[in-house]
Amino acid sequence: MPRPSMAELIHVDGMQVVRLSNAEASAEVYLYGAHVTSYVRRGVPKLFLSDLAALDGSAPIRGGIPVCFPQFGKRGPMAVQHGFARRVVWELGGALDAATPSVVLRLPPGEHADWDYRLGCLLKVALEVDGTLVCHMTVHNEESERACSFSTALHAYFCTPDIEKTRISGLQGTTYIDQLAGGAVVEEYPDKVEFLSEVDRIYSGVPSKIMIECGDNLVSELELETFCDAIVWNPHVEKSRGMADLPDDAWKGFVCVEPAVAVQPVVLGAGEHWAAILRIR
Ligand SMILES: O=P(O)(O)OC[C@H]1O[C@@H](O)[C@H](O)[C@@H](O)[C@@H]1O
Repeated sequence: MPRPSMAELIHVDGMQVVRLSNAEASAEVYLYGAHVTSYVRRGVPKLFLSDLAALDGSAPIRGGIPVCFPQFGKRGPMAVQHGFARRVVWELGGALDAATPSVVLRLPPGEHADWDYRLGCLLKVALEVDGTLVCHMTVHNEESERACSFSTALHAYFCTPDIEKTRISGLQGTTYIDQLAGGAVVEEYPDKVEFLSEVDRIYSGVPSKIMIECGDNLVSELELETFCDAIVWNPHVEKSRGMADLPDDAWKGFVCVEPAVAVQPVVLGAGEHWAAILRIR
């Protein structure tokens, strides 16, 4: 008998977590950060979560899919890296939908340093019938007169069996900003991105399909709508040593591929909406 579709709100060590599942897949979403911490399809865990991740709301969660909003990295007016959305508890934006199954989370209004715009943000997380994970992000400029700009990324950490055999395909012919070379702009010419040392790149003009492969196997596939950039990141040996919430050798087991709008910010006029979708399978 196939497992029935389900969406439920549970408490894990005092944190609110939504669990979604259907016959093909399951996912967990913390209300803290609207953060997908787990996605398993056909028995295969797709997202990396650090064994040292803070899961008590004291710091952004290392792994899963952090929501970087209203700023990716330092690309905006805020001093705080990746914006504030991954550091606040989001609200349920309606009843859980067990049939789909899905949950809608809403970024709560609040005061934040270096930010004085009213920008509404919703994240819908759903599982499709074939087990595909869908993250549907919408942003609404709630200002009555002012335009507002933002940058964003769904900072997904993908499990991979061996980073040294991992390749990202689909980016050939695009250009990237090399964050490790003072922002130099480089053309991507090999057909696959490799990880022989730290990689921290913002690719722009990316296609709608990006593949993560390990050896001859397809590990995960991303489908993007509206997101026109993608950050590819792996901290490798040295950077990992300096990260308190990541075991020293954990870098070998994940790669971040982060659908984004980061090179040019999105500018929304008063009252305007923006929407983007990431599908993972
Ligand atoms: O440690 P954080 O704030 O979660 O950021 C992790 C990484 O996130 C990536 O998106 C950035 O490109 C990297 O520069 C950064 O190191």
